[in-house]
Amino acid sequence: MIEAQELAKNYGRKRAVDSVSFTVQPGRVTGFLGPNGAGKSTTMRMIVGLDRPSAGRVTVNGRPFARHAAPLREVGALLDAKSVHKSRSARSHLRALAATHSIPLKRVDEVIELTGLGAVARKRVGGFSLGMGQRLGIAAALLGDPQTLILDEPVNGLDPEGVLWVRNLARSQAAQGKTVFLSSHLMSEMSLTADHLIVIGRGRIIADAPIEAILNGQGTSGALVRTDSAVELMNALAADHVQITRVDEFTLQVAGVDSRTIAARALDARILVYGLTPTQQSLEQAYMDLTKDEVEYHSSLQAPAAQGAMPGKQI
Ligand SMILES: Nc1ncnc2c1ncn2[C@@H]1O[C@H](COP(=O)(O)OP(=O)(O)OP(=O)(O)O)[C@@H](O)[C@H]1O
Repeated sequence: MIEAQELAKNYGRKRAVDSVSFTVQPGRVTGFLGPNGAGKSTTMRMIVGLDRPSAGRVTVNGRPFARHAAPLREVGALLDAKSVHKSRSARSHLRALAATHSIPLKRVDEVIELTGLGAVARKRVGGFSLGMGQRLGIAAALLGDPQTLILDEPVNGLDPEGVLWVRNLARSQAAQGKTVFLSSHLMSEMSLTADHLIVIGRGRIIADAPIEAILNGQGTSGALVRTDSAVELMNALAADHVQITRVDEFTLQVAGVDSRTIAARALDARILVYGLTPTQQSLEQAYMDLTKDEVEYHSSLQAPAAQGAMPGKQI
């Protein structure tokens, strides 16, 4: 379990992490999401003692990381896959790490096998592709068979097979009761991997909830409605929390109210409805809505006018 209390980090006058408190529970995959510069890596570095907090504290399994007698056996972390001695082979890098914790060489071979590095284990790390480097970083994180795994952007540079492999690895570790904390920019990937999300923007936590709650908590339920009496139905549904967009003469996109309620209001008002398709916002859209005020770097290229809710579940 990872517990952060009022954790903060300033770089000069820049507040990179602004008094965040959260708990990462064992037995599930927790995704750490946020736009560029939100403070994900800084938070992760503080968890493993690579950055000293300006305020607050963070513990792993009840203690600050550095106070564990054998940290590699407690926490496996992939933070910067490039921080490896370039002239060493993958195998000797892992052997050197293993030696610091009296981890048997058999385990080095196991993690090489597990991460698919067998064919390149004796090659110089300097010649590795980004994806191979990520695999080596994950191999190092797994070496001590730790109770807690912290992986910063683990699918960065991996091919589709590698992405699937990371997803299965994260899920299987969580299923064994371990604490798994992953950061990613890929909402679609998180929706397939994580059970729980912590969303950060400009150093502050803006959501900390199960994925389903993040989707459902944004007023995302709604429906695409077909009727000959669009105006009358708009009047019948009018309420503060209901947003209605007229798609065409006969079609309304209604958000903030579920399809059963829409049908009941139409019935009360004696309005014929001949199409009612429940819609739910995609995780990507929920994430964009959550972070729209918290993005540090905006791109000038805007997507075409957002459709808002999309038919069906889009995660
Ligand atoms: N060593 C440092 N010195 C000064 N500023 C830093 C340092 N490290 C991070 N920052 C700043 O702190 C903020 C948070 O950065 P951080 O790398 O934690 O964000 P992130 O969410 O991991 O971003 P990304 O997804 O782009 O990696 C950013 O504004 C960044 O520029």
